[in-house]
Amino acid sequence: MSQARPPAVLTIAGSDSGGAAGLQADLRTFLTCGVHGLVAVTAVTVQNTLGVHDRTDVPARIVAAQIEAVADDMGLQAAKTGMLASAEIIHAVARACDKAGVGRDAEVPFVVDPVAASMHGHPLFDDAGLAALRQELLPRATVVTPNLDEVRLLTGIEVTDRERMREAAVALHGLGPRYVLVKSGHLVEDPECVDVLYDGETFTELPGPRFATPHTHGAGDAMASAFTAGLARGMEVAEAARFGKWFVSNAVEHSYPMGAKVGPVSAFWRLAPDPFA
Ligand SMILES: Nc1ncnc2c1ncn2[C@@H]1O[C@H](COP(=O)(O)OP(=O)(O)OP(=O)(O)O)[C@@H](O)[C@H]1O
Ligand SMILES: Cc1ncc(COP(=O)(O)O)c(N)n1
Repeated sequence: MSQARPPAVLTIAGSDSGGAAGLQADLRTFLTCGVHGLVAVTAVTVQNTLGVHDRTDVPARIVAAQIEAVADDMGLQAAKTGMLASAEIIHAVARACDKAGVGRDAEVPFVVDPVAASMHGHPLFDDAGLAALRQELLPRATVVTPNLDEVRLLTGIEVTDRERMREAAVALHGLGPRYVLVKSGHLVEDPECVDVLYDGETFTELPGPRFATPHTHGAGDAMASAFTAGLARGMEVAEAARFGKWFVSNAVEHSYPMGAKVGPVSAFWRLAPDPFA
């Protein structure tokens, strides 16, 4: 029997009944990246490939208790957030992360994926949630990983090209995270898909092809989870970002149709042998 202990990584996220995004995507990514996944569930969504049809939020004190229970018992090598649902939950997460030593100035790296809406456009928190995210979580983040809609909500900047991505990264860095990773999936006129990492001084481009598939549900979660797994495995931030980009590029390339509309990105490609190859 193996005595080796994999790194433990916590996702603080909502459940997607469709299995494409949310904590389901995070745990699947963690498994294939060789880390043990822990979960603090924030909300249960009634979701399929057509959209988010209903949801219920988990009481904030139960979200915090989940974080404290696993951090105290198992110890964390990294943590990430996904859907946080409300200002009250964000407040509880910020306090619990401080207690657990998770954050930009603490021992455990903290990846904040500022999930504001599902890819179908359904909001996953309200204006109070956005303000709490800006005030309480961005200053605690080792890395924040917005898509272009989240960039607009957080900074007011409408990104139309790579130059504006850099401008947005600088504005986001001013809100307090150590690093900013601006994701390029929504820049659909660009023939490539080049994400940008910024540390306050230097821009690092994360290049990759743009695959012509409509099935990208869960791409953002897969990117942020693989990035977080890389940090937990001891990679430097830029190396972990490149690992995350490599993981999600493959996941999008191997995405598949499922249901009536937008299918999920794949983690199967990382299993050897791929059961569906
Ligand atoms: N068509 C594509 N081909 C290759 N990579 C892509 C494609 N679309 C997105 N990506 C990559 O997937 C990651 C997520 O990008 P995106 O900007 O779409 O974030 P998101 O909106 O949070 O994701 P989603 O809503 O699809 O889960 C990024 O690393 C991006 O480069
Ligand atoms: C529970 C949950 N968390 C996150 C997302 C965002 O993912 P996407 O942008 O792919 O819809 C989602 N749709 N549902």
